[in-house]
Amino acid sequence: MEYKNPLGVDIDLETGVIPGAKKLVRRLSDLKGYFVDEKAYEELLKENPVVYEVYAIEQEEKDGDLNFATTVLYPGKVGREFFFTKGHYHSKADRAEIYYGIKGKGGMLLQTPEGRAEWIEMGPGTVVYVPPYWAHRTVNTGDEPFIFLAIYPADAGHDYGSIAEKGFSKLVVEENGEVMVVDSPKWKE
Ligand SMILES: O=P(O)(O)OC[C@H]1O[C@](O)(CO)[C@@H](O)[C@@H]1O
Ligand SMILES: [Fe+2]
Repeated sequence: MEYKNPLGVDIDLETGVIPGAKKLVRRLSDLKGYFVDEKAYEELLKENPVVYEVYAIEQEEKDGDLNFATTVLYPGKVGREFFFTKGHYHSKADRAEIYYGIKGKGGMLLQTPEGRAEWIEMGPGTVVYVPPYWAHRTVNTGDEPFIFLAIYPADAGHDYGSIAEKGFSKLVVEENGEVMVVDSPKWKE
């Protein structure tokens, strides 16, 4: 039997950086078609800000193993919509996931394939259980980076297709200074 080596790392709780992790950067240009207000998107694209960064420690895609990653989701809006992660189902759709809030303010939008959506607010210390089959997207509703940890099966994979096409049935927007979860005009069954 070949055993893998255990690993301990300290997440920098101020910046979200995991030493030795693989870093992924997603700019606004990587999120084309994701925001409802296309005019506001094109306008902000001139600056093309970083929307989020991911620091991931990933294993081979094998049944039984675990990956973990922090995400640093920056504050901002496209029109009324707060900055968010792309969001995805798992390629192995029955794989669950755990999120843990580290810093800042935000939440998670979850959705079944039929379009039943749930919104869960998150702050430092919030644990969110993502059940099998639910798509999940995090949203920064604050004015500082929203940082969280995700722990997920190594063989879960990412299925971005249907969210890239139709989005979620709900949008998280600012209305009169309040965070509101409203129906998405883009959603079709
Ligand atoms: O993969 P997305 O939807 O861009 O969101 C990024 C976050 O979600 C994860 O894919 C885990 O669900 C992590 O890699 C990261 O924390
Ligand atoms: Fe996931």
